[in-house]
Amino acid sequence: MRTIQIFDTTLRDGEQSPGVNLSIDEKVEIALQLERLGVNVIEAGFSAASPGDLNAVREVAKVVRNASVCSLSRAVKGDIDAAWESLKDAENPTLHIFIATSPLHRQYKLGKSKDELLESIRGSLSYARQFFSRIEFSAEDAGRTERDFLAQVVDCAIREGAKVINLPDTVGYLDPDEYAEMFRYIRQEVPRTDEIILSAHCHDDLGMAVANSLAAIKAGVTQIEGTINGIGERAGNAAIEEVVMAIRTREDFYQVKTTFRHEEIARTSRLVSKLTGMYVPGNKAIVGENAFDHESGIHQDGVLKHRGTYEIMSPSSIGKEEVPFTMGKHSGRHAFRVRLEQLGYPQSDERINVLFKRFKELADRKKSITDEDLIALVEERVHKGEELFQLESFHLSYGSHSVPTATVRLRKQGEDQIIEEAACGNGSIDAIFKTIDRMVDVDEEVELADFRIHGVTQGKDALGEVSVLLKQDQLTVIGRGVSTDILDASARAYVDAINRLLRRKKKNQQQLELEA
Ligand SMILES: CC(=O)SCCNC(=O)CCNC(=O)[C@H](O)C(C)(C)COP(=O)(O)OP(=O)(O)OC[C@H]1O[C@@H](n2cnc3c(N)ncnc32)[C@H](O)[C@@H]1OP(=O)(O)O
Ligand SMILES: CC(C)C(=O)C(=O)O
Ligand SMILES: [Mg+2]
Repeated sequence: MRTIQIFDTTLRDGEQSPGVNLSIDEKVEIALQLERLGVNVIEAGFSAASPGDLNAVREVAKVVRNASVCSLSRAVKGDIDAAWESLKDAENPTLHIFIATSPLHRQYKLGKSKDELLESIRGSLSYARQFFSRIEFSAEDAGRTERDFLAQVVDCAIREGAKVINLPDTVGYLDPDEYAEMFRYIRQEVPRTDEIILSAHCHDDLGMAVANSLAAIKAGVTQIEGTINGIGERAGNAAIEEVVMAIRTREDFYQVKTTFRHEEIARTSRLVSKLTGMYVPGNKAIVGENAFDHESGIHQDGVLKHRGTYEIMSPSSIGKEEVPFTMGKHSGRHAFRVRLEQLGYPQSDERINVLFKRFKELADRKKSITDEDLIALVEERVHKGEELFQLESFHLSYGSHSVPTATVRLRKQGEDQIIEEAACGNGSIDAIFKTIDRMVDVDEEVELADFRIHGVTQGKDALGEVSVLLKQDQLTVIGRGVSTDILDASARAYVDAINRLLRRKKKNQQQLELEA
């Protein structure tokens, strides 16, 4: 099986992402993690770009032992000198010389004819050979270069001693079939391509960087270039973790391997994201927060029965901890029951049905349901006994110059009809409570002795819990209500307290009758 070399350019092409600027220490930290990840080449920077970049390449080369450290360089002496300055003490350095070969770049950017360009390649490579034994040559914008001229360029670079030939799709323009075809053509037309490493370097302008890299592997390349999290110029480079996991997961299809330590992927991704400030979207393949999560009930049920139903890789294969499913409005009973069990709240079938209904109501109002939400949901019910009244709905009307008025609908236990009442109050909550007082039969006036609100969970759509303390004669009861809406939580808490009060009164009455 062919082994594919991984050339990581997070610290060079990745750093070319607009707004990203890594300090020397940050580059060293990332380079050490890339070494742990098992990449074969670390392109640490472009030494001629600035004294800081030159120093960064030098510092990376000092500490990295198990990968070749590389600097980019234009096909000019000054850049090669700067690269040598930064890499002369490195154990196994790589010089990466590039020059653009496509008609557009030749004419407008470089102002060079084909012959002048070939002369630049010859001149720069022969100069660089005095210093470096390992040289990679890249034909920038190879993808838009005339195929026959590209063959001439590659032939020239091989003759001049390049050990690696890289043919980038610099502007992410090619389709996978075209890119693969380009490599097949070069392998067929240029002598000695089997003696060098043929490399692919793809950009994601049309979202095809990874597909193009994989197509290049099918066409016989032995090195893939890319960045962690796919960061880089414009839409970025091929995401190395995606290429490597595709090869691993579909080894049957690609028939190649790498020396990558997959279980370091998650940690590397987090480090690069943190130090570059480039946020990884939740749905990003392999390293996105949702990449191994399932929210919908049918998927959760499938995964609980057999992971393979909806997972083609395991989180542990990239060094990611297994996290419980996200619970939300698409979740189903199976996952709900299992999550409650995991949280230490096993429930009977009957109870699951009651709780699940309430869970769906809550999920309709809240993006995702946290474990604290679930516990709050269960505990609210766990502490409850018989419910004489259930809150169906309420409506409020208020404004800066009007008296708040509440309309409340309650369902009374054992009765089909819903009762409805309205009342005014000093504020919205007072209006709701006064309306409920009118609807329930508590004989005498009830005193609201305490009212508290506190957040149960976090975030903008957090659950809030309201607790109310009611007093009547010698009786004191506490009612609780949990909701994403404080008025709703207040109404629920008040109804809960009233139910408790009525239960206590009933119990006391039964006790008196027994004693009599
Ligand atoms: C596809 C890629 O990712 S290529 C790498 C891109 N990365 C970078 O450019 C980051 C680092 N770059 C830099 O810091 C600066 O551009 C430097 C230091 C390299 C050069 O800066 P300056 O001397 O001010 O030149 P500037 O960047 O404005 O223009 C580039 C010059 O290099 C020439 N050039 C571009 N590529 C090459 C090449 N591969 N070989 C030789 N000359 C080249 C251009 O034609 C232009 O030359 P001109 O001044 O004669 O017109
Ligand atoms: C310098 C080269 C390899 C490059 O980054 C590109 O062509 O995209
Ligand atoms: Mg590039």
